[in-house]
Amino acid sequence: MIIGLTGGIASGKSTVLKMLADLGSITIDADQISREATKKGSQALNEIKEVFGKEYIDKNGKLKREALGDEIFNDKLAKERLEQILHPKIDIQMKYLIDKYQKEYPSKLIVVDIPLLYEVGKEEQFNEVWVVWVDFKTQLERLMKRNDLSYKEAKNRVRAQMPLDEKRKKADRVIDNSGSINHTNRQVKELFNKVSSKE
Ligand SMILES: CC(C)(COP(=O)(O)OP(=O)(O)OC[C@H]1O[C@@H](n2cnc3c(N)ncnc32)[C@H](O)[C@@H]1O)[C@@H](O)C(=O)NCCC(=O)NCCS
Ligand SMILES: Nc1ncnc2c1ncn2[C@@H]1O[C@H](COP(=O)(O)OP(=O)(O)OP(=O)(O)O)[C@@H](O)[C@H]1O
Repeated sequence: MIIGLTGGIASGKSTVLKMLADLGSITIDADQISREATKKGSQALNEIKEVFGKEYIDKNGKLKREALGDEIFNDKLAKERLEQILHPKIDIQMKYLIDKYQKEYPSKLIVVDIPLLYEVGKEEQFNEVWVVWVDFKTQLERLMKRNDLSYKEAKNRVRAQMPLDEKRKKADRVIDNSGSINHTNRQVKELFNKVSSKE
């Protein structure tokens, strides 16, 4: 069974993905794939340099992620340009890993963390979609704290995505991560046991 795990920025997807890995699921992380695709010397990094300029590459040849984030979360066209470069590459690697893990671990639950699952219309690729939901205020607070952002910067990032309440309505299952880590852990265990017993 393949689960698509999604949510909003800083809603707790990575936290939940780690819990599911600890329970024995096989996990795939689209942000991680994206980071690998843009590593030093990669084709994607060259394309980013051509489109956005060399000021986004540091003196060691690495992508300046924070600077590029500031650019794309404040400019819709820039965000689309970056996605045109990266999404096809992320897609290929994600499909490759899903296929590989399905063959290697046919009886395991495979969970794919994709932040933009609904924005890019990928729900058909999964047996179920789980949304990690958090209330707007908590989301902003956690994002400001984690990324050291101002209220305005954090709000811009949240607004660059489909509203979490909309994603919650579309979801097959919802994990409420507004409370404590323990509260989330209990929900994740319950869901994991439920879907594992169905297989
Ligand atoms: C802009 C970049 C360089 C910022 O890097 P940074 O290390 O600060 O953030 P990271 O990659 O860990 O992403 C953090 C979160 O930002 C949000 N986010 C990232 N890209 C996007 C996007 N294109 N649109 C909306 N939200 C996004 C997601 O919730 C993601 O989980 C990076 O996010 C990126 O290359 N984005 C484009 C690729 C993409 O669309 N990734 C989304 C997953 S497929
Ligand atoms: N239940 C919780 N209570 C307190 N803090 C939390 C909780 N869940 C997550 N966090 C914290 O909130 C921040 C965002 O969580 P996490 O990184 O898991 O979100 P994410 O959805 O993967 O983010 P992104 O979309 O940016 O990759 C992190 O700093 C994390 O430690």
